[in-house]
Amino acid sequence: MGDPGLSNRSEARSPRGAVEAVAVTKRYDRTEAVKAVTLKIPSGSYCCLLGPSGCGKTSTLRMIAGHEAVSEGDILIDDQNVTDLPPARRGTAMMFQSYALFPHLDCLDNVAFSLRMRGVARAERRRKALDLLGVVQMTDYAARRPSQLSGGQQQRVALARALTTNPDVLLLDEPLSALDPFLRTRVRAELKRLQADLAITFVHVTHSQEEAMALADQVVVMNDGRIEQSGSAREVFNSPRTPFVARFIGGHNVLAGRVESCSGGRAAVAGAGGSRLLVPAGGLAGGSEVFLAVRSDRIRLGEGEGDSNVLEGRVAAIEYQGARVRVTLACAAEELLLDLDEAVFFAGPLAPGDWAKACWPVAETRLLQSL
Ligand SMILES: Nc1ncnc2c1ncn2[C@@H]1O[C@H](COP(=O)(O)OP(=O)(O)OP(=O)(O)O)[C@@H](O)[C@H]1O
Repeated sequence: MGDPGLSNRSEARSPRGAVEAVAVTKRYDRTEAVKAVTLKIPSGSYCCLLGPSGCGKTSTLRMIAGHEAVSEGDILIDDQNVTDLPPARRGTAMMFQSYALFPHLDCLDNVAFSLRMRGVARAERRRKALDLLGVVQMTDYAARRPSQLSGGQQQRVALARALTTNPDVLLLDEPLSALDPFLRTRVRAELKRLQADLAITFVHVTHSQEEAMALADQVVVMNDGRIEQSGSAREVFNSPRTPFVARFIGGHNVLAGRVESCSGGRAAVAGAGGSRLLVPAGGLAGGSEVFLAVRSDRIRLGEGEGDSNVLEGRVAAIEYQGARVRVTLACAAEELLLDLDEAVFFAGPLAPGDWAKACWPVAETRLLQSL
């Protein structure tokens, strides 16, 4: 892909677009939408703000952009405090969910529009707009209007337009939500490639854990205005810190229980239905309430050998998912999800109503923190 070639900002600075939020709070009247969030996003990285509706993702993004005032705290970009700067002076650009393209302008003029607003001469802005359409591989569509484009193509034009200011940080609010699932996967790969090619920071808001895991160098999981966990996709998936993160990221069972005893670096935990599970953990007080997590793809059918946890239950549901089969086992006090390799499942298939035992290594059991 080409270079946007726009040099209204200093090009000597490298790397570009490190974002930092320091104890940032956002209040709307009585709603505290963002609660003292502190976050560092390295320059040139792809960051996804992930969380359920209303958790404060968009408010955080808009405060970074300068479209929303910060109630408390500071926003820094490349170590410069931009908290009180207007959006146009932060080196950021924002791409909206609806793309907000002008229906009466063709692609070229849509991209050139903000250059016109900034007084760039006609020939120059057409050249730059064409450059940017090249970056998103839309040169052939320059003369078409938005209504003559597919959703994915409109999205690319909106991207080109967001890049006209040569931003250090591109802020994307649910950029894929208007696309059908097939196109979403394709366009998401294009976004990732574009980010790597431009070597600027992308901050992308999504409520899809799949999208965040596919794209992000850094996944920031938000819940109720706070960051519950921030790390690489693999870290967050393999080592969820809290029950919320384990449930939201998917692919985990979260089991509640009470510590019976704790010695030799492991604790015995009693579940409400009489189950007894072991977890590698030290220093837990007897009687304390804890949450455990186990990945659904680490559970097998059967008694287990050696150092295993075992739960028994009745098969409540079976879902064929292609490479895997998801079995829901209704145990005494909890439901357990098992993601079984499809060949393994069909070697001895179960039916709803069957009794089955499920087991997993003690070492695969994680102690979660309660916030
Ligand atoms: N302009 C506003 N005035 C009052 N309350 C607001 C305003 N904008 C957002 N809120 C509230 O702040 C909280 C966080 O909203 P925000 O849009 O940041 O969440 P979100 O995680 O992006 O949600 P979604 O995924 O639904 O967009 C919500 O409770 C919301 O109702």
